[in-house]
Amino acid sequence: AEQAAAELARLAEAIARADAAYHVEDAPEISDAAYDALKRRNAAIEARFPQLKRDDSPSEQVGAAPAEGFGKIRHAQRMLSLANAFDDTDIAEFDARIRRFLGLAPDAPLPYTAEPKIDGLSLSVRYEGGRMIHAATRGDGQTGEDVTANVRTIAEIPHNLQNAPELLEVRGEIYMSHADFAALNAAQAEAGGKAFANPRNAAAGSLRQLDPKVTAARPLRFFAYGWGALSEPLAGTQHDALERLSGLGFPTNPETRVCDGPDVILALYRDIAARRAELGYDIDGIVYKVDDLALQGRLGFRSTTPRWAIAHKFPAETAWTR
Ligand SMILES: Cc1ccc2cc(C(N)=O)cc(O)c2n1
Repeated sequence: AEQAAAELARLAEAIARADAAYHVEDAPEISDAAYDALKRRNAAIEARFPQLKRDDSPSEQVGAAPAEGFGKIRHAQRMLSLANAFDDTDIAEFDARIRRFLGLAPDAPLPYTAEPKIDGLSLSVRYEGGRMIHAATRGDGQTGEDVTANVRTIAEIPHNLQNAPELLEVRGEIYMSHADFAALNAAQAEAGGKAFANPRNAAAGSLRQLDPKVTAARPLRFFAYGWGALSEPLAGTQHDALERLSGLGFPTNPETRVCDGPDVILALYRDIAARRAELGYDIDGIVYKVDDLALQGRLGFRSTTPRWAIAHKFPAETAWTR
């Protein structure tokens, strides 16, 4: 058990260092696969020795503390990460767990909304009376960095909304397309600047600038995938809510589909995996969410992830360093 405690200490330190490099310097030190392996090892030891779980256990952390220099914004509702699934069995178990929790028969209808998991950085934008109030990164899930001035320079994110709920927090992913990433790195090389390792780092490094004029010169894009605080429901289902966000002027991912059951889900997963290189932007999996929002409400959240959602990851790509 003392070896287990020592390994948990080493893992906590390695994961915290990797988080800091990834979330604070936007220049990660280890690959996605290595990072996922550390997290899985940590979870396995905690499962075997629950009494050894550390107060600073990486399984309870989301993201990293906001960086210095930015104002801080406390999210009205925590921005959570997603539990990961790696193979078909994980998906079958995800579906079965939800049916058990809801007391649904194995063959009862239970549609999911599926969408590509964009490999960017999450953002929350608050609107009151249809006007943008502030925008914040996820940070540690509870407190994010105030990037409002930077987000005002992103063309795809509207400043004002028509027919919006009185209070609306839109959540989505900031990303950079492959074409824009290549052009940016070419310009960086031209100007003797440093090249970005991959589109995610380029997007994060461009958004998390203390000078909004730098962000304004960078080709950032946005896909809305959800919401935080609301003064009224957007719709009765995840899919209709995304349609509503699209109608309000937010880009939503065109690959989004409602899937009636695990076999449809897996067919979509394989279809998008086959087209991954042609999408024009980096994705690292498919996100599935229980489509019915009343059921999402009943399922609720675990400490850091929703019970009603999971990310089905692709094998880590070797094309970019992380
Ligand atoms: C609830 C939640 C949390 C993080 C997410 C992240 C993504 C993403 N990276 O595309 C998509 C989603 O639908 C998400 N949904």
